[in-house]
Amino acid sequence: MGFKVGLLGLGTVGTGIVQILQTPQGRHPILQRLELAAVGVRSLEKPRSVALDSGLLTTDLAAIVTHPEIDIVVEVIGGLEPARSLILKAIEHGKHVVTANKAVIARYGDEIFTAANDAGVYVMLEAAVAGGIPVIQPMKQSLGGNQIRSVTGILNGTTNYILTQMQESGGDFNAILAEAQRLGYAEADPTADIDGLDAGDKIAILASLAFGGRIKLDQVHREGIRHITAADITYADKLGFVIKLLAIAKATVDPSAGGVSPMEDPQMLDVRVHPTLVPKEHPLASVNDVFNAILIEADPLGQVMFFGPGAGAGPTASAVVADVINVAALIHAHPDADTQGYMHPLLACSHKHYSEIAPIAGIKTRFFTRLITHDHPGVIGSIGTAFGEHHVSLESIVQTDTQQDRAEIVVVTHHVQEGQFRQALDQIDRLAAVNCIDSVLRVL
Ligand SMILES: NC(=O)C1=CN([C@@H]2O[C@H](COP(=O)(O)OP(=O)(O)OC[C@H]3O[C@@H](n4cnc5c(N)ncnc54)[C@H](OP(=O)(O)O)[C@@H]3O)[C@@H](O)[C@H]2O)C=CC1
Ligand SMILES: N[C@@H](CC=O)C(=O)O
Ligand code: NA
Repeated sequence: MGFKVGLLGLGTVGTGIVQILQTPQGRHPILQRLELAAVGVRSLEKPRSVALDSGLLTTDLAAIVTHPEIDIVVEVIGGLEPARSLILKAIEHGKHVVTANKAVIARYGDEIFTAANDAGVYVMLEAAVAGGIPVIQPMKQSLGGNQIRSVTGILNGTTNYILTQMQESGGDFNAILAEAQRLGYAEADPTADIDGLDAGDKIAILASLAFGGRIKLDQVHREGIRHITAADITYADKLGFVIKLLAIAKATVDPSAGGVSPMEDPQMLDVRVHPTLVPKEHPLASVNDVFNAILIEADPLGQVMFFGPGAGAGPTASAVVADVINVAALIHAHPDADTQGYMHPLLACSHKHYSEIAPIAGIKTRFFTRLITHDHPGVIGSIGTAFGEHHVSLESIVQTDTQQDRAEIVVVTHHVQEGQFRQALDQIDRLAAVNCIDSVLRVL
């Protein structure tokens, strides 16, 4: 039995996929039974780095997703439209879909998975989160016996590269971003990466898998790295931290406050993306450059970390092709599944409700803040009092630098409620002795 694949997109990832399909030797034997039936692109004139049989390339992508002989549609064109419409049309025509498109899944997952379940087809997305790192399938298949406590990831290679370079060379954000663009790591419009949107899409997908409810993306707090300065990196370093853009998803639990346990109330989640001070001895602290990593805490497993290349032609294609192999194996094992309504329970998406996301003001975390003040007696005391009035417990408060009448004060808190911390900062900002709050960062 052979399987016909329709490929939408022949850019970075699409080219990597074709390269694997054209060299099946030494890979899984099912690959030899895959036939690339059509490749959809925007321009037929563009030079390609892979040789394709004549007639395979087309600009008519609708014809691919409705082609009666195609079994599996691979979507690697990216963006929201026409990707969303093409995926839905493929599903409507009974095709299984493999996609690397986190933006479309994070926004339209509900619509897409509902349509797929109704049509009895699979939508697979291993490449959409952390590129080549296997994390979606392990979460679907290997961690099912666990209660997931938290998922903490470095999910964006571009920002991890920039932060690593800032750490290693002491350079400023804008200069290193320009270098990342020159090297081809950052896109010409790096907004989605730099502002935490790409990592937000990815953690929404992981949170959905970990906690079993769909996620409303607009409820996910997303903060990027534009405001990180060389001074922040230096202070973090002195205090024993590195700064990483972390994507975090966890069940909110506060048994001490009489809250129900996460498993009794699995829908209330804490899902967010922001730059974070990570202790140097933490496993995520040494994940550098364009690499990604995901640390999962689960009961009874404990901690497990997935590490590797989160982007790039080969790694991303590796994840896409693995999904294609999984789907082909399922079609092979259950050739009449579509007529019998059979869906593999570990590969189909079963949840339908939305999880509730805690507002950022309600989350509990540690904070680092750096204040510029007048060098007057009693300044540290009045800052400490303001924090105390808002129940913000301090781990340390130190004056780190003094020049003439100017003092720099660095504060690290214990775990505190974000809303109370912000109220304390507002009060501190109004103190006559405080010139400005130079930096506020969360601490892992
Ligand atoms: N690059 C990476 O490392 C990773 C990418 N991804 C995801 O994979 C997907 C693809 O990314 P990537 O390969 O980098 O993207 P590219 O921009 O390199 O390639 C996009 C491809 O899609 C085609 N295309 C785009 N829009 C249309 C359209 N409207 N009609 C027809 N063809 C179209 C382009 O055609 P043409 O060639 O003619 O211009 C091109 O071949 C995205 O969703 C991305 O987020 C995920 C993980 C990592
Ligand atoms: N732009 C992303 C790659 C694709 O997911 C990144 O920088 O990690
Ligand atoms: Na992956």
